Amino acid sequence: MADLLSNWSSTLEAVPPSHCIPVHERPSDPVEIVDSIPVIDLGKANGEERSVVVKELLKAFEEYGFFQIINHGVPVDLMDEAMKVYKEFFSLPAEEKAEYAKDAANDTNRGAATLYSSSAKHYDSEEHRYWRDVLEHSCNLDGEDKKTWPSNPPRYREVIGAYGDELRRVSKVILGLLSEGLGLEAGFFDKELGQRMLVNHYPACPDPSLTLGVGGHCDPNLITIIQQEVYGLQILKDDKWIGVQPIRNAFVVNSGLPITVVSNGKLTSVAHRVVTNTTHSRTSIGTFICPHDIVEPAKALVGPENPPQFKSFNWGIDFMPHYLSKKSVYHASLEPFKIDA
Ligand SMILES: O=C(O)CCC(=O)C(=O)O
Ligand SMILES: [Fe+2]
Repeated sequence: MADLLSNWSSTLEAVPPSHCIPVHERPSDPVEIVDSIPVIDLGKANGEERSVVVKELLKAFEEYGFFQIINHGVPVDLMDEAMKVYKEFFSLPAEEKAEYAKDAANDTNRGAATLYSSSAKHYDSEEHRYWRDVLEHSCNLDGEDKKTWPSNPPRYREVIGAYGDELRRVSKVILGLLSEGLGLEAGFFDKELGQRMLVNHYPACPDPSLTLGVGGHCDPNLITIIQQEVYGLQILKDDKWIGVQPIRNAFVVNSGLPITVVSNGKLTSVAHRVVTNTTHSRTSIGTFICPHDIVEPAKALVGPENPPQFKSFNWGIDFMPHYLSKKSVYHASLEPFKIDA
């Protein structure tokens, strides 16, 4: 069973060797914290300015692969309540959390709630661990999976159920705007998509220069929607790490690797990482929107002038095992699916 960081890190005065990451990966250079990643006002998406929003969103996907959304319609009370629920969850006694802390590497039930400490799942090597605990579970439309979700805090299923419904709606708005921007047929992304909660908890760390909350990576899913309140997220822009300043009540949205395939190379997926700090723990609530089966370049974007750059593949069967074994190397997970020009 994973030895969850949140169970023991508060008593530490130094970072244990198991959590000191290799020197080349350490966040040593000073990083500029910017408020310049694009901010998209989703409130305008249903009015006269929709075409402006479509353009802004496409540009944000093209230039950054990351942006923040405001006026998204998710009630602030619900956002605050979800954040409270997760903070309470991670501060539960170890015995309570142990129920969900399965051996994730051997967990065949991908949908069920799983709690693990960072390297247990996504890294081949146990040489070092990142400074985070993760709670992950599916969040299906039919609600069938709810019975596997945590039942403590007692309002978990009610609050996160409502949160998941809201975030599904927001994801549809974003993907609708994106498909318009790319010139895809109406309803391109409307087929049923997978939705997962992936919640990271990064305890305060005695020496952030030796650790990362999570190392540089691109996401494996279509889009990710993150709720954050404490700074820590950095993105790799033009070969430089820049910090994303949280905006109160906004969500951060980023594109994952399959977007590059669907857009036939037009849109990128941007590498990002999380740094820790000495004074505050950080909890980020991630909603991961995932393809169900086949990922391939959209037919509307392929033609004699634009040959397909990627083969069609099954996301869960072909891509994910490859991604999980190669996670730390950014875009390399797409290599086997590229068609050579
Ligand atoms: O904590 C964050 O802000 C980002 C986490 C992340 O990149 C991930 O879980 O894939
Ligand atoms: Fe990520």
